[in-house]
Amino acid sequence: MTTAREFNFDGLVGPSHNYAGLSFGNVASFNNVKSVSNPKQAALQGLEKMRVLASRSFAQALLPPHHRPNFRLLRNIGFGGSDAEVIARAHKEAPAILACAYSASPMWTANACTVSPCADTADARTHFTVANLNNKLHRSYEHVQTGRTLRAVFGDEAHFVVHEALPSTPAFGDEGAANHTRLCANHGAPGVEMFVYGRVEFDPNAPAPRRFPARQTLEASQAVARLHGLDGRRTVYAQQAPETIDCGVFHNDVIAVGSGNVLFYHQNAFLDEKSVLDQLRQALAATGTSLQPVRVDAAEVSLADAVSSYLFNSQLLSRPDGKMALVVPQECRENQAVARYLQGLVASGGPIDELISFDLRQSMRNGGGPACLRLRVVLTEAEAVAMHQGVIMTDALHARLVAWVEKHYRDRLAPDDLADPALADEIHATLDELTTILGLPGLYEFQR
Ligand SMILES: N=C(N)NCCC[C@H](NC(=O)CCC(=O)O)C(=O)O
Repeated sequence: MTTAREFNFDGLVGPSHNYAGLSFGNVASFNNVKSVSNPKQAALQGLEKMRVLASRSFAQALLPPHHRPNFRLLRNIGFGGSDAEVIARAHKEAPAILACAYSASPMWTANACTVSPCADTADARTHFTVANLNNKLHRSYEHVQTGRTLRAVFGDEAHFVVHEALPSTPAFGDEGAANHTRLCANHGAPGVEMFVYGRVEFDPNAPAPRRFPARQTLEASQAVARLHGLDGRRTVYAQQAPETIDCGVFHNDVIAVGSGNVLFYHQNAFLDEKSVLDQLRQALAATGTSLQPVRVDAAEVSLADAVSSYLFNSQLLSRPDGKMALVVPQECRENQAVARYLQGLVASGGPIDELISFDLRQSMRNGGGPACLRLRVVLTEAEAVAMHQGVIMTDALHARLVAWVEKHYRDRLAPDDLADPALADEIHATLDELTTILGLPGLYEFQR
């Protein structure tokens, strides 16, 4: 059996991080609309998480931010002239769309793509399908730069395949790894891939949420599994409980997280909990391991507390000693019910015996916790060598990036600041320098 490690690729927060209330169905994004953000602090909080986890010998890398504002979007909808004129007109006539063009949402790399490691795929290469994110305007263009970035980092076609995003239409709503969980005996062994969806386009009788949108469809999940050449015996489709979506659980990673053979989830996560567990058990048995469910009852942690603390938007990291650490946002320590639950969890003698918490408040205020900020990519040793090395987190890279953030990022961004043409110029220069730091020349369209 091949040995493999799980790399976490965190999204480096971009210089235009702001609160524009763009994500209907994401409670935090809506509640913080038009508040003042601090992009510098946001980026430093994210870098600190990367530094600490790398220092603990967890394999850590990053994906760079996207260029903002997204002039392609603004020009596509009729704003013309010089860049400064485009911004001025958009600000006057469609400020909400200018905010979309400025969103730093690519920081949540759990939504960048879905990844199937080589142990699971028919051609024994690692497959990526870029997510179309078509449910929200501000995220619907991300696939263009995400595809380019993934090809720059995982360009070696002997090992990697990067698929284009699925057709950008509601039938194929795809939000990437946030709705995908891989369970296995160990990272290098063949695994079970679970796809969680919120609605079915071509079954009018299938249950669906009423209040908030379901962003992921079954049809999209099936298409990704097909593209990746997954084995049907080790692929599970599970429907998210529609009521949880209506309570603000806009991605499955807000209510469940799995790693190794452990599935940590809330009682209300799935439409049919028993069937999901049965399918996982059966599929995992064929890989020589058994499922370890860690179920959180609503009586212990209510759905509302789970959503506000982001308990399940945590990272489950396997340590060499076989136990797991749970990486949670600081909000979990501040919520009494959740803090009490977590104390019991680590003392229970179960698979999770350590908590690591981070202050990620800037991202959390837009509905992005530790798990949203990272994309998991399981890589064999050969693959880890074949990928671009400049994005791997080291002390030296961390120090360079902190200095770069300190030099370029603003510590305050209010909604009207997006109209300032100097902001666009700043971001241009900032990202140009970043590509030198990361050794990724020509990463952005403006550099070609
Ligand atoms: N759960 C995962 N994996 N990702 C969280 C993504 C948060 C993101 N928020 C935003 O896009 C808010 C942007 C704003 O309102 O300015 C979203 O809703 O898509």
